[in-house]
Amino acid sequence: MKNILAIQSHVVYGHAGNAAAEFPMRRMGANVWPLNTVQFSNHTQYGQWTGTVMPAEHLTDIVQGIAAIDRLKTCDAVLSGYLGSAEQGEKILDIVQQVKAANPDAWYFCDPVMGHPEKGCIVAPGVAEFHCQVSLPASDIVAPNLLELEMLSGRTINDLDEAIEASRSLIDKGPKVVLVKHLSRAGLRSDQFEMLLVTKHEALHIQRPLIDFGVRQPVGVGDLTSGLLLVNLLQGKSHLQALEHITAAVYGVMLKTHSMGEYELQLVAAQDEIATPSHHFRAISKVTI
Ligand SMILES: Nc1ncnc2c1ncn2[C@@H]1O[C@H](COP(=O)(O)OP(=O)(O)O)[C@@H](O)[C@H]1O
Ligand SMILES: Cc1ncc(COP(=O)(O)O)c(C=O)c1O
Ligand SMILES: [Mg+2]
Repeated sequence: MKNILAIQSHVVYGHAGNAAAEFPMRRMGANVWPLNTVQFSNHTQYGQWTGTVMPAEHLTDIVQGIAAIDRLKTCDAVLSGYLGSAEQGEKILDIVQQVKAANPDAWYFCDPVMGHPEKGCIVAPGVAEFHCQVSLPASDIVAPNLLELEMLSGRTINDLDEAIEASRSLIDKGPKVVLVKHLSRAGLRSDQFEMLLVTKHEALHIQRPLIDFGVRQPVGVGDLTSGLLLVNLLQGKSHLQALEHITAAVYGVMLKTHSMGEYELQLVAAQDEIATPSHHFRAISKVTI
């Protein structure tokens, strides 16, 4: 059984951050240690919320407690996502070092969640800079969306080739695997949801149909996708198998959410789709060097 220290947001109502990833990762058979960077009433794309950003020291304090009972050595991966402040980022990097000292085989999976003004995703000042300068070189796996890939690489990306090149420029700085979560305008087709999984020597492309949610697209999809990729890879799946599984699983969740007429992801209702998806999509190798 793999153990994942998952450091990201928690929302009490609905699904984003740990509230989007924790149950699906457990449903896949992983142990999750949720450590919340914020506790908000709901995700920020409602435009209003209540709650608290945890003091950065809170993260260190909790991990100290786990170290004190000598369990840190059993941690197989640190996953980080939505941060409440840039100061939290610095503490997470200390935690990653501490976990790797206790278990040299542990991975750091960074979902570099940045603000997205158009979508209404609000993230604290300094977080985007933190990811560009600090978390990227420290990560083993990074899972940006298109905007985040542009920020991390300092490039404008218009098509698949440019997305692969930008991903490789990240790989030159540290991570071994880059998952581009939604190619959107840089993809091949406007009616498809497309992802890329890039390593130094491979580039896998996959697509699934976009579902029409109108203007209110569900939030937490990226957090769900990242969590599922991490579990697949920890469980020893190949990059191709992992990419195909997460594509089908997330599609199943989106279809269920749409058919129930809901805005929040219907993770409990769609749990069997997460474990054993009923659709299948094939990943295609784009470049092999
Ligand atoms: N099959 C689908 N049909 C319609 N929208 C989708 C589908 N899958 C994902 N989405 C939407 O695509 C977006 C994915 O966002 P993206 O920017 O790639 O990552 P993140 O969720 O990390 O911000 C979300 O708004 C999500 O609701
Ligand atoms: C509190 C919180 N956590 C996480 C996210 C990230 O969600 P996504 O998976 O859509 O990137 C958001 C997006 O608005 C958010 O408000
Ligand atoms: Mg995201």
